[in-house]
Amino acid sequence: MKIGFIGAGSMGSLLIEAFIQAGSMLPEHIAVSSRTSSKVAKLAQRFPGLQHAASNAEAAKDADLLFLCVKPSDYRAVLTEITPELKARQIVISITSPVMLDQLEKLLPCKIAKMIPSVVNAAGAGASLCMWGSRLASEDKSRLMQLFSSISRPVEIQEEDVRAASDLSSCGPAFFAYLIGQFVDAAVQTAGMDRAKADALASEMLLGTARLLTEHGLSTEELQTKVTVPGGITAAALEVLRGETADAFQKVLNVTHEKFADDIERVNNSLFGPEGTDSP
Ligand SMILES: NC(=O)C1=CN([C@@H]2O[C@H](COP(=O)(O)OP(=O)(O)OC[C@H]3O[C@@H](n4cnc5c(N)ncnc54)[C@H](O)[C@@H]3O)[C@@H](O)[C@H]2O)C=CC1
Ligand SMILES: O=C(O)[C@@H]1CCC=N1
Repeated sequence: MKIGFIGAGSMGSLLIEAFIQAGSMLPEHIAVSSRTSSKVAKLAQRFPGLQHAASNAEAAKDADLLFLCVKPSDYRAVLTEITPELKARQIVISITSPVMLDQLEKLLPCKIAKMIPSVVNAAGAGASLCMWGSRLASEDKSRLMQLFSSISRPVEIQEEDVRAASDLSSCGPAFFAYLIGQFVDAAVQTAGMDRAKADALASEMLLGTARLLTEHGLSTEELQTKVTVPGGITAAALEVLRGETADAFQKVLNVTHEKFADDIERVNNSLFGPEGTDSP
């Protein structure tokens, strides 16, 4: 068994650590290459047995699973290096939204999956989004679902939904961390509360809210109704919040979708040239 990772940045390192901690990967089965070799050295030191691959080609060679954890703009360089090493039985897993399954199938001679993780997978929580290339057998899909279920809840989606799904699942932690920060700032400013205590209260509240929505199956409306006594404090405050944020998330998704369309065009140009004819 060999599992290759290309890119040991934020998500590459997070996935390696999460899979090892979950016991679903052994360090001695993992080979990692990255442009910044100190990041790989740190992982190798932390997880004895993990191999520091000298090149992307070496990480790819004979890997049963090969994770591509680089940014979209780095795909062309990486694909050029790994293509000669890849064989039909190998599975390449791309973790970035604007690189499309059919583009990878055109350029690589192996099986392709697109799996979008989330930083919350580091806590063994949250979803991972699964999209399948046409060459994967049903055993391959089951194997990937099982692997990702060790660190997350894998959810199969259509590739055309990837942006909105990634917004919810992968960008969401940043959005809600921001909102919690604003909430805490207001508590500190209004009441002079101790910040550490306010942080702890808000974080525990968020965790409990998430558990009610998931484990207890409450809807977001039911949860609001449970807290809101008619004519009470929460009702008055929710009125303000609804007014202030009415179209905030619509605007957020408009921006992510605009940026996504730009990224798709940029990736397509970098992989196939402006006329869509070059190969890397
Ligand atoms: N940060 C997040 O929450 C999530 C990120 N993603 C996707 O994961 C991908 C990686 O994101 P991050 O890990 O946050 O970025 P990052 O910048 O932290 O990591 C990228 C790594 O790739 C390495 N790299 C760049 N070019 C390379 C090359 N030619 N060969 C080998 N290594 C190379 C860099 O040295 C860097 O360590 C992105 O496409 C992003 O969209 C997906 C889900 C969530
Ligand atoms: O590829 C993506 O869309 C992910 C979601 C968060 C950051 N990158």
